[in-house]
This record gives sequence, structure tokens and C-alpha cells, in this order.
Amino acid sequence: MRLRRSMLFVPGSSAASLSTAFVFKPDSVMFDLEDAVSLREKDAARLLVFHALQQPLYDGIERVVRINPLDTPFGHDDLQAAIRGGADTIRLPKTDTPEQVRELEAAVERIERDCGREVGSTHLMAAIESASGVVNALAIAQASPRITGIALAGFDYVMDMQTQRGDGTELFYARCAVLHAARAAKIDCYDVVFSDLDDEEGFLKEVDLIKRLGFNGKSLINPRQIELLHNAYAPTQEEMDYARRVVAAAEKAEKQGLGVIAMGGKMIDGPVVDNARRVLDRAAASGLRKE
Ligand SMILES: CC(C)(COP(=O)(O)OP(=O)(O)OC[C@H]1O[C@@H](n2cnc3c(N)ncnc32)[C@H](O)[C@@H]1OP(=O)(O)O)[C@@H](O)C(=O)NCCC(=O)NCCSC(=O)C[C@@](O)(CC(=O)O)C(=O)O
Ligand SMILES: [Mg+2]
Repeated sequence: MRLRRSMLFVPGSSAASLSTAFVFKPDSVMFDLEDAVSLREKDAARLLVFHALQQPLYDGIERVVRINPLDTPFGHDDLQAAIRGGADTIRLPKTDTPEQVRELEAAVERIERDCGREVGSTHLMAAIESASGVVNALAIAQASPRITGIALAGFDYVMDMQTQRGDGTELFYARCAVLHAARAAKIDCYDVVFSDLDDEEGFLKEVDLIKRLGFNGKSLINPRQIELLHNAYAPTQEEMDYARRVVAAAEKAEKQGLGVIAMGGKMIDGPVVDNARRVLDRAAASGLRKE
């Protein structure tokens, strides 16, 4: 099981952060060339990111680059640096339509051919940051076989919706819509960043909600949030013990030719057993929750 719980934004203009972010062990690092970088730092940041991508200490961590949109003066240069530098994944911000994804895909393929990189080896992610993006989420998610995930971007989205971040009510429809699009397209789905670094309780409450909804994880802005998120996504000892009992009971039932059984007064059938196996796979991949 490949875990993609945490995607840590690292500002592309911060040489110090770019050279140390691997120590925090996020599942993915996202070197940012877009909104974390001021206009006058764009060129320097692109060069820093190109070099950071080649740092061997990032091996084992997915390396994502958030480029500027392709209709800005920076987008195509960002893409050249990211692909030639060896990025695993390009994250396209402010994706409103599937045509933007197809334009990105064509540009990526041209650069892969030019620099001798295997065609198809660069994955894509689309960040959905507007009402149009939410309405087009399924078409965006299915726009390219290179897309491995879509992400909801809360701050630009609430601006577009003429509201502001609050208790999550303002994101409820978008979270459900984007998540359904991702699941229908069989790709991963990331929740919004949580910006109040000192509100650990609020962060964990939000993580609990998005985990129950079915998100793979979240985009993060600070290393302090990584361990909290990973721990919240890890199964508890109790969940693992129960999953083991379910699998054992189901295997026994199968030998007896039974498709459905009861265990402790609860029905155990195919989807329940699949879910138990997923809990065991997740426990093997991430370890158990530390209480
Ligand atoms: C918030 C803050 C300034 C706080 O700094 P502080 O220094 O107070 O934090 P501390 O915890 O004290 O740091 C302890 C140690 O960790 C180091 N450290 C901190 N953060 C690190 C990091 N990210 N990577 C590596 N290293 C890091 C730090 O350098 C220090 O190192 P050292 O000095 O050696 O001890 C900092 O975190 C930060 O800049 N975050 C990234 C912000 C960012 O990228 N924003 C753009 C993306 S969102 C967006 O665009 C909206 C969106 O588009 C989103 C979407 O699309 O989803 C939408 O629309 O919603
Ligand atoms: Mg944004």
C-alpha cells in the first residue's frame, strides 16, 4: 500500500527549507513556485527547486512541484525546470477545466521527449480552487491517464465563493464533490491546508472529519502537522485486532461454503472483509496509532 497522507508545501524561494524538508518524512513534498513565491523571486526559486529535486535525500518521498498556471509568464519555464529536474508529479493550481489538464499533458510530453525522459513518467495532480473547478471535478479527474490525484484548495475556493474559512460548513459541498470525482476516477484526493499552526485540537478535528469522509490525506504547510496527521490515519490496536478476527472468521466461513456470517452480533460479508483487509494493510504500511 502506497501511503499518500501528507503533502508538505515547501516554499520554492526558501533555500533552507528546500534543503531540509526530507527530515520531516512527509509522504510527498511539494516544492512551491506559485503563491508562496513573490513575483521578484520567481526565477531564483525555479533554479533552487531544480537543484533540490536532484537531492538524493528525497529518494523515497514523492517529489511534487506546484508550477504557476500555464497562462502566466512563469508556467512553462516552471514546467521545464520541474521535469528536467526529475519531479515525480506536477501539481497544476487553479484548475477550472479539463482542457487545462490536457494542455499541461501535451506540454509535459513535449518536454519529456526533448530531455530524453521516459514519456509518461511524469504524473499530474490538479488543484481545484474555484466553483468552476468543483463543478468540473469529474471531467478534470478523468482528463489524463497521468493524473494520480486531485486536491481541494480551500483558501482560493472560499474567495471564489465569496465566503471565508470557518467551521467547515463552507467547504462541505466542495469536499464531497471533489472526493466523489476522485473516487469515480479511481485516483487520490487531498483535503485543504489548515493554517492555524497553534490550534492542534482544531487540526485534529478537521483530520478526523476528512478521514471519515474518505480523503487520502491533506496538503500541509508546516512540518509540525505531519506526525499528527500520520498518527490520526494509523489504525488503533483495537481496530487491528478486530480486523484480524473478521478476516479469520471470514476465511473459516469460506471453507464452510458460507458467504455471510455474524460475529459478535454484527454481519460480516464481502465489503466488511475487504475493509478489514485494508485496515491490516494500512497497519502494515504505517504502524499503529500512538495514543
Ligand atoms: C507558515 C510558516 C511561515 C510558519 O513558519 P514558522 O517558522 O513560524 O514555523 P515553525 O513551526 O516555527 O518552523 C519550525 C522549523 O520548520 C521549518 N519549516 C516551517 N515550515 C516549513 C515548510 N513548509 N517546509 C520546510 N520547513 C519548514 C522552519 O523553517 C523551522 O526551521 P528552523 O528554523 O531550522 O527550526 C511556514 O511553516 C511556511 O512557510 N509554510 C509554508 C507556507 C506555504 O507554502 N504557503 C503556500 C501554500 S498554501 C496556498 O497557497 C493556499 C492554497 O493554494 C493551498 C492549496 O492549493 O492546497 C489554497 O488556495 O488554499
Ligand atoms: Mg491557492
